[in-house]
Amino acid sequence: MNANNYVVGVDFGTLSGRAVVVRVSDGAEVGSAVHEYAHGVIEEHLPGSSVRLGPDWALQSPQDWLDVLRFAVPSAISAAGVSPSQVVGVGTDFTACTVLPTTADGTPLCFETPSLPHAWPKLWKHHAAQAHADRINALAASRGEAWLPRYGGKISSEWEFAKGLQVLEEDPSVYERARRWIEAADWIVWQLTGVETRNVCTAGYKGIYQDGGYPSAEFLSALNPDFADFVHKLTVTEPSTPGAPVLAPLGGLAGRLTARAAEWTGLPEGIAVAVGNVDAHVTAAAADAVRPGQMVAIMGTSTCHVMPSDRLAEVPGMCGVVRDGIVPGLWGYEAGQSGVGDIFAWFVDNAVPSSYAQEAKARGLSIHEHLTGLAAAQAVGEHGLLALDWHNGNRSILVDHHLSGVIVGQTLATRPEDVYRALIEATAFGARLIVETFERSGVPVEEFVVAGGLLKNRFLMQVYADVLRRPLSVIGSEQGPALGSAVHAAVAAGAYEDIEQASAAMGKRTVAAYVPDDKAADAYDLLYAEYRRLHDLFADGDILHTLRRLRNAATGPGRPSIQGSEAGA
Ligand SMILES: Nc1ncnc2c1ncn2[C@@H]1O[C@H](COP(=O)(O)OP(=O)(O)O)[C@@H](O)[C@H]1O
Ligand SMILES: O=C(CO)[C@@H](O)[C@@H](O)COP(=O)(O)O
Repeated sequence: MNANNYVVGVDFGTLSGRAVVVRVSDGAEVGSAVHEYAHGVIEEHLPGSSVRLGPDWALQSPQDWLDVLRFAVPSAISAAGVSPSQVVGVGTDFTACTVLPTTADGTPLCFETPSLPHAWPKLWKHHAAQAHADRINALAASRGEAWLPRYGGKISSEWEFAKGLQVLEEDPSVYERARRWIEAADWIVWQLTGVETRNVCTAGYKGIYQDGGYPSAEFLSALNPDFADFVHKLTVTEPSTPGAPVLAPLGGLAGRLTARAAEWTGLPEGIAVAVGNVDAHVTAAAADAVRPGQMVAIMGTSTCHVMPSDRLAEVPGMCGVVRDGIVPGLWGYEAGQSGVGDIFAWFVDNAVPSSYAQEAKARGLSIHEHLTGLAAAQAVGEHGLLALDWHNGNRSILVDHHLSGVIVGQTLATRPEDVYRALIEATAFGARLIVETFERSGVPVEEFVVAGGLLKNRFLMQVYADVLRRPLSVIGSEQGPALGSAVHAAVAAGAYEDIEQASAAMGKRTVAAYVPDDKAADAYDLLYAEYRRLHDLFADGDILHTLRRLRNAATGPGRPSIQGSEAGA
């Protein structure tokens, strides 16, 4: 193994893109850079336009993604102090399902018609297609579609089919012009190589690709006759077998860096480009956790739980089980919580008095660090609160993105740090319910490995160890997805035989970095029992869906407006 060879991993997260330069021989990260998306998450109105977006919309700009290639990659190479000629491959990963309509040559439709909301990429957290997902689930259940149990009995509004059906029914002109409906994970590889691919991971977890195919045209037509051709927008086919979808395997060589992409990135034209991947699933390789029973929780804006397994089982409320979905040769399970870091961000941005921010600044702490310090000083249960971590819907195990958050137990004495701690605990309880659901379904969770931006919160990590009553292993990188993409790049470049070998050489984790404290764990068991009762009380959505309907009616076109003196009456 040439110790002077490097690979570059590029992780496209929700708020920014991160590039890491990694030594092929041992996975040492020698340089990195971050590029914040200029448009961030587009939720209110289209960029440079007064066109307002509806509730639960979340879009992103393809130009922001291209800017990551143009700025973060060269900066990472510069920070690494290595010559670009030493770089033998590049790998990428993306949030998913982040999906966009394009022309046949991959041009995003929003570049052509920027004033049409449906022409823009729909970010993974776009939850405005829940009604479409409900229809897909109801029809699939009534017809006994074989693929439905592979997704725990429900497909998500976050995924390709619900979002595609929403475009068809809300803007048929965009649907008609879209020759491709493509995950950003595959679109960015297309930009780097000029080769259009569909990776097995997003196809399986987000595109309902199971047992060699997509849902039938007959099923799609029953949803909407004009939806029958949708699969053609998803599919890359071999010329020899027209119509048969061809998926690209993880760790495979998608193509080679084009001259245009070489100019963007400063990397050598012709180097290997790995098949695209999802930010969560690629992280398993970075943690050297690609064996059956190793659950990796990528904890950031959201949390994704990914786990290889040698057994196929129906696990209620999972995000999916896909053959070869994490590593070739094994089943790959995914579960998730669609709001974790985002919930903490919402709270500090909207519900904390400025005095806390001033105190944090005076102490040289972030507001998260300051609130965490105050919260950590409490005994378990001292705040008297309990929360449901559904502020961005529930991904597992209820798969309902029209659920919303719940906090009970507040009194006139409740302080911001009390609520902040209750929110942290609620996300831990949600994770425990996911782990218990796997184990009850016969899929053992042998090791719980943590990655992602929330690693920096040591108190939060200890809460998870106590609530889960199991040790937490911790990935040895602050850029897990980017390192994972670099591992895949090394395989694509031919430096390793397969992902397992590359992961063993380049991935890293500390086993049992956190161990449960029995006294705290006992106290959390009592709170968790109440969490399960609160969970089951609100799970059917009866109250929370009603609140959403009332909210949407109040903010809709015919909303009553109270002006002037009446407003304060
Ligand atoms: N000290 C902290 N404790 C808890 N949450 C934090 C802390 N610092 C940042 N966050 C949250 O972490 C999330 C960002 O996670 P990160 O993994 O960096 O991004 P991404 O999810 O885009 O990959 C944000 O939602 C932010 O609110
Ligand atoms: O859903 C998945 C993966 O399946 C994630 O890409 C999505 O939740 C976004 O993750 P982040 O929290 O932005 O890292």
